[in-house]
Amino acid sequence: MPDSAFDEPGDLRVDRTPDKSGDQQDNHSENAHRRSARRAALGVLVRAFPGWTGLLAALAVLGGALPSVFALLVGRLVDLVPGAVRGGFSSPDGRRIVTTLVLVGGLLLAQEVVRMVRELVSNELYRRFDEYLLSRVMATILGVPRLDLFEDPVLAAATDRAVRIARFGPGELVSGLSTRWFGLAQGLAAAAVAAYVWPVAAVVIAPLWIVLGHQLRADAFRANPFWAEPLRRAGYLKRLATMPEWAKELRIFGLAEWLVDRFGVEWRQVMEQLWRTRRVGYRVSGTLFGLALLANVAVVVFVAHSALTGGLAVGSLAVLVQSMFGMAQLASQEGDVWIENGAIPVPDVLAHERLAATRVPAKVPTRTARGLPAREIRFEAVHFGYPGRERPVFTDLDLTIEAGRSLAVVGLNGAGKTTLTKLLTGLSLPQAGRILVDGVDLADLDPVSWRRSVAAIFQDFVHYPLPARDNIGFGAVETLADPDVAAVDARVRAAARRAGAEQILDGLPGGLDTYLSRRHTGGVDLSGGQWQRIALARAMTAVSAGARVLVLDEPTAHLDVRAEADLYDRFLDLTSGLTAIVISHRFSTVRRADRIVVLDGGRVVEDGSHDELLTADGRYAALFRTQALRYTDEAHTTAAGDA
Ligand SMILES: Nc1ncnc2c1ncn2[C@@H]1O[C@H](COP(=O)(O)OP(=O)(O)OP(=O)(O)O)[C@@H](O)[C@H]1O
Repeated sequence: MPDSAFDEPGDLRVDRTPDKSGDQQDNHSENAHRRSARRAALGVLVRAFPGWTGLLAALAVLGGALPSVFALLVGRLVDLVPGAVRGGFSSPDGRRIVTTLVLVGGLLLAQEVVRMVRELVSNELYRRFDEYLLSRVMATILGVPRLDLFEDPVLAAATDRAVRIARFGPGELVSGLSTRWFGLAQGLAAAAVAAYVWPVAAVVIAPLWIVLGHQLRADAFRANPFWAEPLRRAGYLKRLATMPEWAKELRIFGLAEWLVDRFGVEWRQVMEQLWRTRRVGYRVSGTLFGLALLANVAVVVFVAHSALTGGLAVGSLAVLVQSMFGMAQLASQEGDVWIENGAIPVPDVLAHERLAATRVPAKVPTRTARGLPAREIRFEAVHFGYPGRERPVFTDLDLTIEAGRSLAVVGLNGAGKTTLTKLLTGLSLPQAGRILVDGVDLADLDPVSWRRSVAAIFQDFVHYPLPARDNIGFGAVETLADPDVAAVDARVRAAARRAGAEQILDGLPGGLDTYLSRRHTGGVDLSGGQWQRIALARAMTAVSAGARVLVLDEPTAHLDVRAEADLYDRFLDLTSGLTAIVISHRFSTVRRADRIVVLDGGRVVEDGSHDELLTADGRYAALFRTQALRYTDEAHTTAAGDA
């Protein structure tokens, strides 16, 4: 089990309990929240796995009851010993002792068997529940066809909270319940046995342990350092020191010592805060514990006196003393942390599902996009803004993209170029206006079929830490399932050739099976430019599989001058017969396009070919000249340096 308190900083509990000053009202609502989370989690568990949960509960109850049966048998043995000593094993008491010893042996065996089976069932249910709930979260996220769950701030926060369930694994709930049910059954069975021998003992002691258990649980949650701000900071520092992303900069700037010192400071604050809070609750718990101890001592003295004066059989004394140990289980905290870890995120998962359901269209359009666009894609008075952002990106965007030709989109940072591609690919929906594909509203086309018609490589394309074959084949994932492996590889290589990535593949030690990540044995890391070609090859796979629209968002951003020139040379080949939309800040890429539009202020402000726009001497021409001048300057400087 992970060290729950310190394993993952910035835990979900932080969001819910922003200011925990030990205030009573806060504690009440926090406890109520935890109770309802536990109920919700148990509800989900029982509904999903009624049989397994029932079996686990039965085994816990059985396992918890057996020690009390053992106590009764020991009591019986104690009572029989004097008679057996007097009359020998052949006497009635002697025979009873033998029978009882056989029962004790059988019981010990049964106890071990029940323990092992309970562990097996608990482990199995742990894994099943883990898989069940994590799959549910994944299905919810992947079930929303657009990007709402990541772009709408309210939904994004709910998504963040829901995915945190993966940190501890919801299966911990099962381990916790198994332990807790076992302890509870053990305590209650012991109380029942104590009540059978001397009811007063059970009535006095059992409630005290129950109240103490309740109090200790409340203390533990009050003193839970999850909410402590210093813990979040310490956790961040820990990640900073240990994750590869930051390794370079930390070393370059010599931040190691600072990091260790800072971590120590934050950690000490966490511990101080923890103990300050703990001291408050532990006074009450300490008093209750003292009372419980006193009650136990009083009962022992009383029953011992009764046994010595003949008022109570010695065997009953033995049973009672054992059951007093058993009753202490009623205050046990074992399993609580696991229950919390597993249960607390469950309401977040359920809330996320409810929110996500509002973003799943009730009726998915079924009209196929196959063969589209043959004529054009037309943006008609499109209005689009991101949720939570005051200013819309597009207010009244009109743009017609001719099918089978290439269009470059130019504009300053934040002009809306990437947003345009998200609208075009159907990942975002316009809030007003329409996008028509050969006259058909994009909203009326089957989204899956439309996405098959579009091959897009975004600026932040994915570096899959998977074999090269997958990285390229994902452009048409269904083709990877082809049993003819040679044909799959031939397709992958053809796509790579088209994207200029063939040499990269040739250099891979394990061919197409090579993992593109050093974290795998035999894997390799690629440079930014090499990754970009692999991503381009992925798009080419989609094109070979029938995509008719190619969207390239900054395809040359990571390429060196030679690679950029190479792409420039093959641009016509790459885009031939396709409706290509290219976004780039590099004019060497842009000028190759049949047509160029300049975006500004949410609209198209210039539109034409490279030459036309230069002649028009507007914004495009100014941007082009600025860049050209820089290159010329660089060329001069280099030439001068060479000389
Ligand atoms: N997920 C998002 N949530 C909120 N606002 C966003 C989001 N993505 C982009 N924006 C905002 O929308 C505007 C347009 O962004 P977009 O990424 O489309 O611009 P861009 O022209 O592609 O910029 P760049 O040249 O820097 O890539 C910007 O103001 C940006 O801050």
